[in-house]
Parts: sequence; structure tokens; C-alpha cells
Amino acid sequence: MPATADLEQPSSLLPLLAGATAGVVCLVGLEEVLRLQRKKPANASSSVGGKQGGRPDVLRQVTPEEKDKLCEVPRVKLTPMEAFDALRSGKDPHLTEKWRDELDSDVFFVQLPLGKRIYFITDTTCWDTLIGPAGLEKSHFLRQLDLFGEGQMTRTRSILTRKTSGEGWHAIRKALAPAFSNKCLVAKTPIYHRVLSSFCKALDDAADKGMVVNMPEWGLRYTIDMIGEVAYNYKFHAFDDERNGEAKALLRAIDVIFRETRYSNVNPFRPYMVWCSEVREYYQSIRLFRDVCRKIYRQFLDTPPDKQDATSIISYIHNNPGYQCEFEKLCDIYNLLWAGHDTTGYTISWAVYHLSSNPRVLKKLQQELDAATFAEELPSYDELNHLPYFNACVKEIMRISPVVSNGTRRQTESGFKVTSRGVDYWIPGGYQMLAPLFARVRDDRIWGDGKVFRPERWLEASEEQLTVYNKLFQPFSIAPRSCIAQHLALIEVRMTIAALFKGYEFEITTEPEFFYSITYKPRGLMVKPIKRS
Ligand code: HEM
Repeated sequence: MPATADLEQPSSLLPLLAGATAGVVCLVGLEEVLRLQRKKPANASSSVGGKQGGRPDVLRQVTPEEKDKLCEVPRVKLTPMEAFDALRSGKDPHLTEKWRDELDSDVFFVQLPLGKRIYFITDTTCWDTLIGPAGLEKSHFLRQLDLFGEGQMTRTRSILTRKTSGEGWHAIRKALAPAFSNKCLVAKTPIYHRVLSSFCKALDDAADKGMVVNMPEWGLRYTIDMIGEVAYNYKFHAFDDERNGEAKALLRAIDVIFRETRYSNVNPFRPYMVWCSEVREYYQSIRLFRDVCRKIYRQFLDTPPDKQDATSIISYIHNNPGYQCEFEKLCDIYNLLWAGHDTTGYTISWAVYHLSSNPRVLKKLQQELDAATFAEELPSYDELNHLPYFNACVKEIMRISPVVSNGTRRQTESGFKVTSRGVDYWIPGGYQMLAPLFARVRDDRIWGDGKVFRPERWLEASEEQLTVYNKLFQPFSIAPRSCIAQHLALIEVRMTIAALFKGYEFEITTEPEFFYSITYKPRGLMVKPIKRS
């Protein structure tokens, strides 16, 4: 576990600290090398007998004789340092599509320093086996997101527990599931409307003043307010300048944590490099987040039982017998807070970007929204179901800019065979495996014009085509580790997009930089909201 205790030492102690941590780094490096050495014999043999500690590996088993006949996976033609820089920088979110096209293969890997590798599988026909019900366990990668610095993803029980096998994850997911049912979430419509109204009020003010707003930042402020109220009955007041200090600090903290997670993913020493001010900021961010989670839970515990909302997500967390201690409950308050605002916030920003950049689509969408009648000022879930072009636009936004663009990350715990384009490959154990979404949702071979924003494709496709599209379009991944909150996400995103484009237009004043940091982001998108008459 990374040392966090000395982070507030005066600067005169820094050289000492740097020396001590450099020593730790060396030891960890040695351990890493030993780990890789230990792994070699295991990789060299076949996976008969199943992966270590995971679920039965029946679907992927091969005998040693079969293994000898399998092909080696092609390697992306970059040096380990070039690959490290490319993945760390986040500046090219479309790397995997590029690598797939360069190698003309849907199975490939990048070699990183210290013997680390990441395998990529962009062939969708392999995915049921790799990430479906009998798929691989999740990657250790999430450990870097461990807000509590105590291995919650690996040692504690939470909704993000790494292993799908065993009771740790399953019991928690099962007990939380009712809180995420469509019925339970639709009943919270007054909350969505209340939070959405304050977002619209902030946009009205900005429009009246002719202000230019940073759309991703505003999107995140809005969605942190939303998840706070919907899940925890907790108000962040993110648009109230007098009271939004906590919300702003929290959003800054998650940005820092995501940055460090990106770095640590390719540099296992990163969490130990506490002489680096960015790493120290990471630990401060963790502490800040931890305090906020405690405050949220304390507020719930201090609420008299007759005033608590028994259907709220925090009630389900509180009453969930799957957790072994209060700390594990705090872990999931945290998990749902970060997963529940970043994804929706950036999806809304992508919506503003794509719709505002495509006047033809926007006009058609606004005609449909203008013609629709809503019982209240803001639309309800059911009312939006009857708007075909609107729903095609939402799907198209999530297709062309899926926020979880790198898809699911898994661990190749023991080696296995995978077949793609008729070739059988051997994937060795002990590495990360990614099934990126981009490679399938923008592939011209499937979509014809996959890189073009064209909602009509969802309305014009034949039944046969639509079956293919729907199978490939999985922005929430597939069971069993699919997004637990997909209903919540869709209710929130759809209501917001409808309200924003019925009420406003957005003039893009600064084009975004396409950026990847855990999620896919239109970084720096600046817009001027204009009220529609
Ligand atoms: C547009 C919005 C969203 C998208 C596109 C999205 C996408 C995804 C994807 C692709 C996964 C699987 C990740 C993996 O396998 O590594 C996932 C898992 C998850 N998501 Fe979401 N998500 C969204 C919104 C939310 C919200 C609002 C919450 C919380 C309130 C949430 C909570 C979670 C959790 C807890 C998991 C892990 C589930 C498990 O492992 O059992 N997500 N999401």
C-alpha cells in the first residue's frame, strides 16, 4: 500500500522523503521483476485446469500440443517508451483503431517498460467468451482508482470488486439491484426535474450575460448535483457560487485521481513517487474524497428513519448485508459518486458538441421536440419514449462518442486461446486485456460511414442491420459486469438533452481537444448558450 502518512511534512524533509521513497521504488521494481520471472513458467504451460483463482476456464482450455500450434499475437510497432508515452498522454483516444488498421489484425499487444504488456481484442466475436458470463476476471488496473488507498477493489467487497467469481461482488450487486430498477428510478422524476431546472437557470443567466461556458466543466457540475441528490439525497449546490466550494474541490480531485490512474496504469511506481507534487496532490484528493463520502453517510445516519427515502441508493447501501464493515459501504458511496457523474457529464457534453456541430440534425431534432407536448415544463421518461428522431440522436451520440471508449479491462490470469479472422492465437497470462469500444462502433466495414454523426442510420436500417448494430452498440458493456446504473444514466441523459435543445442553442466558440483519461472527453469545449424564443 502506498505511503500516505507523510504527505504534509515540511519541505525540508522532502529530500529525506525522496530518498526513502526512491528506495521503496527500487524494492518495488525488484519485486516486479521477480513477479515477471515467477510468471514465466506458468505462461509457458497451457491453461488446462482453469485460470488461477478465477472461474473455470473451460472455454479457453488448450492442451500443450495445441498451444504449440497457436500463432503469436502481433505487436504494435512502438518501443516500450513510445507505447508508454502514447498511452499515458491520453491525447490520442483513437490509438486502438489506428493500431488495428496498421497491423490489419483485431488481436494485438503493446509492449511497455518493465515487461508489462496490454493486449487488445477488437474482434467482437471473441467478446462473449472474454467478457461475458464465463469471461475473464476484471483487471488489477482499478486498484489505482482505489480512493481509500487500501485496496478496496481487491481486498474489500464493493460493486467494483475485481473478481466476478465468489461472493464478494455478486452479493453486493444483487442487493443493490432494486435501487437501480427502472421503476424505482423513474419514480424519482421530481428530483431529476428539480436539479435540471437549476442547471437551466444557470444557463439562462449565462445566456442573458452573453457568457461563454466551459461545457465539460458545467456538465460535470450538473451531474455531480444530480447523482448527489438522486443517490444520496445530498446537495452539492454546484451552481451556487456561495456554496459550491465542496463540489468544485471534489471535481478537481476526481480529475487528479483519473490523471494519476492513467499514469499508474503504465508506470507501477507512480503511486510511490511522493517527491512529485502531482502524486502528493493525488493523495490529498483521496483524502478529500474520503471526507466527503463520510459526510454523505453521516448525513444519512443523522436523518430520522421516518424521513429517510427507503428507495434511495444510499438506503440500499446502508441495508446491504453484502458489506462486511462500514468502510466497504463508504467505498461504494465513492464508487457510485465518481462513476455516476463523470460518465453522464461527458455524455451530455458530447451531445452539445455533436448537435451544435450538425445544424441539419439539430433542426430536425428541434422540430420534433417543439411539436411534442409535455405535461410539465420538463419532459417525463414516458413522453420521451415517443420521439423517434430524438432517441436516434441519443443513440448516435453514445455510438460515436462512447465515454467508456476503452471498454472493459480484464486480466489474462492464465494463458488462453483466442480465434480471430480464422487465426488461432495464444494470449499469455499475467497481462491486462482491453476490449475497446471505439474499434467496433466506428468501424466503416460495419457501419459504412462509422465516423460520421448521422442519427438517421438508426431509423433507416433494415431489421437485419439493426440486429447487427444493436449487438455491437453496447455503451454499458455486457453482463454480468455491465453498468448497474444504465437506466439511471439513460433517464438522466435523455431528459437533459431534450431540455437543453428545446430551450437553447449552443454556439461553439472553441473546438474541443479529444482526450482520454479513464473516460473519453471533449476537453476545452467552450460554448455560448443562446435562449430559443
Ligand atoms: C452514460 C453513462 C454511463 C456509461 C456509458 C457507463 C458505462 C459503463 C460501462 C461500459 C461499464 C463496464 C465497465 C467495465 O467492464 O470495466 C460500467 C460499469 C459500471 N457503472 Fe456505468 N456507465 C454510465 C453511468 C453510470 C452511472 C450514472 C453510475 C452510478 C450511478 C454507474 C456506475 C457503474 C458501476 C458501479 C459499474 C460497475 C458494475 C459492476 O461491475 O457490477 N455508471 N458502466
